[in-house]
Amino acid sequence: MSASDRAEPPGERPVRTAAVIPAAGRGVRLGPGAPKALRALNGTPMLVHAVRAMAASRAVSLVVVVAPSDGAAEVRRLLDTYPLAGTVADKTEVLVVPGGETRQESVRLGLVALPDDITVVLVHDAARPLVPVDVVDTVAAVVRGGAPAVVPALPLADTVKQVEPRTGGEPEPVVGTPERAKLRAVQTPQGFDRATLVEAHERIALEGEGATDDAGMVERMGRSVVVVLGHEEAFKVTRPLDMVLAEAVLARRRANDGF
Ligand SMILES: Nc1ccn([C@@H]2O[C@H](COP(=O)(O)OP(=O)(O)OP(=O)(O)O)[C@@H](O)[C@H]2O)c(=O)n1
Ligand SMILES: C[C@](O)(CO)[C@H](O)COP(=O)(O)O
Repeated sequence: MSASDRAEPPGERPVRTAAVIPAAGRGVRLGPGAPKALRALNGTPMLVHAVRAMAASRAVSLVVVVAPSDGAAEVRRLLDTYPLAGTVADKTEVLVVPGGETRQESVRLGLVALPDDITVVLVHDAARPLVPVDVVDTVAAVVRGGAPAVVPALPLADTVKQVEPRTGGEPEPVVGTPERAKLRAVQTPQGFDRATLVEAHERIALEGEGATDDAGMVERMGRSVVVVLGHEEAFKVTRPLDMVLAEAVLARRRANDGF
């Protein structure tokens, strides 16, 4: 057990936290090139930034990277090349496993690789490389405090319309305007009691229904999910402009604190 792990009453299982990083996506919306997680931000692959972000948290003692299915060996070599920068990173072990066809399947394969003593799991997109450590710590702490599922999220800046989707640029009829004050834009890492997340993946896979985030599966089981405050810098690199924003955030960090 690492020094960061919570002291438990005698006879109770210690809490040990792992981060699963799904990194097996192609990055189609980013445009042609290497798989998204391997593209460089400020000269360092996006995935390395994401692993460092998880390893920077005292709570995280294991990171499982879910690599493109044909690229696990390359990802292993890459991670061995880049040291885990950060004061507490040397307590963190990093495993690499091959991913699947969908994000959901990649996360499931990451869960399968977890050792038995892991009790808390954070699931974090490689595509959110700049999440501040405070967000990681908060999510982990709220799960460790007893919440089965915790999601970082932000209030919306835009008004949202529900539409009847049309293809080919046709105007889309609006069917409603949800009350913005009650909406949140969801980020990662999402944190879970391990047993809850594993059960959610097993049940949703059996039902054959996809989900765009892990907490959504837990919600469908009728379990409690809570939101904590996310961070602007935990945005997802999805389209080309997001790369520009990520480089700008890194430049500002360098200027501010020599990161
Ligand atoms: N089969 C997949 C698909 C996605 N992901 C991961 O899930 C995260 C969120 O997915 P997204 O940002 O949508 O990435 P891509 O699927 O790569 O993007 P796109 O849809 O543009 O191809 C990313 O870290 C991505 O690598 C994954 O591990 N396995
Ligand atoms: C998990 C997620 O990042 C939460 O916002 C998001 O749902 C992933 O969606 P994507 O379409 O796979 O990028």
